[in-house]
Amino acid sequence: MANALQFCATVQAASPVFSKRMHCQSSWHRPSPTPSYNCNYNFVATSSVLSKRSRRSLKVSCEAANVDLLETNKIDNEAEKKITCVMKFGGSSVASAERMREVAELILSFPNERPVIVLSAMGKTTNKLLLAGEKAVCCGVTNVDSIEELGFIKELHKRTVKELEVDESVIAKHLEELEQLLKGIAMMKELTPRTKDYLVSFGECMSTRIFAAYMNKIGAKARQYDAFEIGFITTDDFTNADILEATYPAVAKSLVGDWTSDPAIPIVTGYLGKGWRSCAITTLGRGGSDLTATTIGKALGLSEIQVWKDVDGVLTCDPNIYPHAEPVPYLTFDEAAELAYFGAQVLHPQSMRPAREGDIPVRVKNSYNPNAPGTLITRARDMSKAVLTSIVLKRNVTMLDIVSTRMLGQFGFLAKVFSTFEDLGISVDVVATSEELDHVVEELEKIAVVNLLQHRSIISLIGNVQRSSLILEKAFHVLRTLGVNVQMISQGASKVNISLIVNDDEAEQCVKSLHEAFFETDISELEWECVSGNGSAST
Ligand SMILES: Nc1ncnc2c1ncn2[C@@H]1O[C@H](COP(=O)(O)OP(=O)(O)O)[C@@H](O)[C@H]1O
Ligand SMILES: N[C@@H](CC(=O)OP(=O)(O)O)C(=O)O
Repeated sequence: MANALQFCATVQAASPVFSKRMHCQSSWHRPSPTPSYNCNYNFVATSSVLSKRSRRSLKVSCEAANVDLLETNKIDNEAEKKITCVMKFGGSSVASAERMREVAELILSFPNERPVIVLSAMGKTTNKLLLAGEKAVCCGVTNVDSIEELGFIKELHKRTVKELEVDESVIAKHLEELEQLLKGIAMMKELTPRTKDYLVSFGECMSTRIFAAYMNKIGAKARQYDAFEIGFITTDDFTNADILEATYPAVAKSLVGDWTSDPAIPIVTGYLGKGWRSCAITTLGRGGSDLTATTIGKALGLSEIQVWKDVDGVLTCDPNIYPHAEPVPYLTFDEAAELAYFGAQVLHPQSMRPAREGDIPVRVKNSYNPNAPGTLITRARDMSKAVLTSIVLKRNVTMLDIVSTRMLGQFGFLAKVFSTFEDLGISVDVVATSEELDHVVEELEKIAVVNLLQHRSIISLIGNVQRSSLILEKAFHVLRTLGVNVQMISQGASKVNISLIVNDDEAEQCVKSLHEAFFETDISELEWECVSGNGSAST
């Protein structure tokens, strides 16, 4: 349908006017006149009906009737306007009724955006649900209702519903089912990954229902969606499922189809999907709502993906390790992906993939401080001045030192090493449990001398590896000053990351000192030190 044009007809005192205000989008329409005086009357016609000719004749009639005709503004047909962006709000952004109110206000403060909203579970609900599940395994059916975490979750959600003044019925069924599920777990004395995913899904299912009800209550038409019902199709890897390609067209069809027939702000559960074989609820790994948002961004071909956090964007390091961390204004998808993969909690490790594939900018913003510029993540950025972007620490990593006993040739040796990891389902660079590692060592000892070095940390230096000599020179100078011995160094294939392995107990101090050296020192000073031999080269 064509856009509607609004005309404001101000009727002079002597003329009878129409007191009623009406919107008619299909035809030029006048309501039956209700005589009164000195009133304004607004009426609307579609531009297709109101052609140039009819506009001219309307003008003439208005003049004859002593009526001022003013074209005031356009009222676009909502269904015709496309969804513009996706906004994801994490657990901390929707942790309470007050936070939900602020988020609603924030969404509505962008009148030109028509967003899809993705929400995580409220606050720490996911952790509490998992703890409740673990307690249910051994507490006995009759004790389920006294599990502390269940009480907490019930209280939090009921209080939120009450404070937002929405109907408790929006979550009543879910709270009842949650208790039933915990009783089932208690009965079976078992919590499988599949059940875990079903269990944690209650968090997002409830937060989105409450928020959608609240939006509707304040007059912003919204519609709640469970991701597993609208085409989020995943592998059946419970607790860490992967999004399958079929998701994109299915999600687009669902969301755009509903929007076109009856526009309402979609409020979608983050983190959840449906296993393609099992048809059971799956989750995308902790922090997976970021991935839900970028998947929607790509599926709908949106112009921007926004992820709203509780920090001023991606920071130069984890603020919990070093409070002087500063926001990074620009990042490339590669940098952000590497940062997330190496453990920066701020983004889900897989979340950059759909954004990069769809070439959709991702903006990381602070829902507590919306005016802060945040971080803009795009395909490319000006790297001419970039040295280091961010420092990421991954603790409690095990290092395997493998020396060939030369029973196999070099190729055969490496093939055997990697097939051992594959057979045991262990990804290199990811923390593995010691039990898994026992098997690895057992297998590898058939062909090598193996040393298992535990309690290590990976410090990843994300930045411009075109300047790796400068980065390394400075980093080694800092570490040497601290008396820290680097046990391994590797440069990521993506060329944005240099990783150093140090002992766990030295790692935090290393991050602080590296941060001071790279981010609290002028870049020209860094270069000068290297050129003049004032840095590690001279020490
Ligand atoms: N480099 C980093 N930049 C920003 N935040 C980081 C970084 N490393 C770790 N964090 C932590 O990540 C948190 C934000 O991620 P997360 O808890 O997943 O947010 P949300 O639940 O809002 O999605 C921050 O509060 C911060 O403590
Ligand atoms: N609620 C899930 C998914 C998620 O993305 O959460 P958050 O956005 O709060 O990190 C979790 O805690 O893992």
